[in-house]
Amino acid sequence: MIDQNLKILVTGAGGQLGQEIKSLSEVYNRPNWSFADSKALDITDERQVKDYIGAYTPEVIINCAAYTAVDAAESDPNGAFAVNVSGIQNLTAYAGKALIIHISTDFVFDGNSFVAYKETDETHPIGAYGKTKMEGEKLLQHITDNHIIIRTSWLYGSFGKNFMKTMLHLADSRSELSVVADQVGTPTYTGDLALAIIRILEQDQVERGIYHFSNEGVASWYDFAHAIFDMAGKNIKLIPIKSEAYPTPAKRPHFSVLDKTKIKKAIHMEIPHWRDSLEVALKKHLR
Ligand SMILES: NC(=O)C1=CN([C@@H]2O[C@H](COP(=O)(O)OP(=O)(O)OC[C@H]3O[C@@H](n4cnc5c(N)ncnc54)[C@H](OP(=O)(O)O)[C@@H]3O)[C@@H](O)[C@H]2O)C=CC1
Ligand SMILES: Cc1cn([C@H]2C[C@H](O)[C@@H](COP(=O)(O)OP(=O)(O)O[C@H]3O[C@@H](C)C(=O)[C@@H](O)[C@H]3O)O2)c(=O)[nH]c1=O
Repeated sequence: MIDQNLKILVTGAGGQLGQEIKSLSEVYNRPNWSFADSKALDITDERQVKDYIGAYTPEVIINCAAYTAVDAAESDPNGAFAVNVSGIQNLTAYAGKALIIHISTDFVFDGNSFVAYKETDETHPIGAYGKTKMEGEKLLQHITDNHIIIRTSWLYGSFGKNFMKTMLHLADSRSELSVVADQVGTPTYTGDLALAIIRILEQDQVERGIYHFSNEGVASWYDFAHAIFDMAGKNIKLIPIKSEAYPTPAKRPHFSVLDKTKIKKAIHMEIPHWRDSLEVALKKHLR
């Protein structure tokens, strides 16, 4: 059980993870949460951060606010820096003794590994988004010990924009689709990540530091798309391609599977395989 009196602020509450946490908090009947979308709280605006945190005085801040447009970040690195780095500076400046649970990404790695990345592995992002996310992590680690950084990957669910929803949308207008098969990682259902965050809050004292969380298993984007179409009953010709055949402004890591051993031990959670979670997510989304 989470202490009912614990005051929890969720930033970026209008995004896919923020909305998922909100919907889960309603199921769990948690009254003492404050959900701030970017209109209610712009984390790049120091004054707003000071006033909001000053008025609410949270004991936990779950930072779901981020600049997540991977391609746009290449031509707008300052925009990405403002949210993903300066935003953290602002939050930590007024957080006081609050625990900061910050969400980060598999894109802090370069993808040259052949084995699942551990929390202690060296970061070396290959794009502007990943670079700002890495800088945000480092800043947070430098400023306060009272943090939990959760690196996750390939988030999807019913809320906001994501690959699953893009594929379902494209299936309505296209008879065939090419999807990259040489970028390998693990899709993560926002419902599972939100639950893991609730588990962290329920434990008395989860050790501070970095944790990796994704669903279990390994997939390419092609595999993921294939499973989406299979499970959703969409009849579309899917063609596996190399990354070079789908040029994008940002380079993506070829391998970004995360090792989840540490978080599974810390919160005693069995993590579902990505295929099982995709089935759950699609059932919920398409009902
Ligand atoms: N999406 C993914 O595949 C993955 C995401 N992550 C990380 O998980 C976290 C959550 O991501 P996700 O929910 O998918 O992202 P979304 O893009 O769905 O949500 C991010 C939210 O942050 C808000 N935001 C942007 N700028 C600001 C700002 N200046 N102040 C306050 N809020 C702001 C956005 O609001 P608005 O739309 O109004 O600008 C949006 O609602 C992020 O840290 C992301 O880096 C990690 C791995 C994979
Ligand atoms: C739409 C589409 C994408 N793709 C490719 C492009 C890309 O390599 C891959 C995924 O595309 P997307 O642009 O949806 O996803 P992308 O923005 O790369 O997703 C990333 O977002 C950030 C925020 C993260 O932190 C990462 O973990 C990861 O989830 O699929 C195709 O091959 N065919 C298609 O039709």
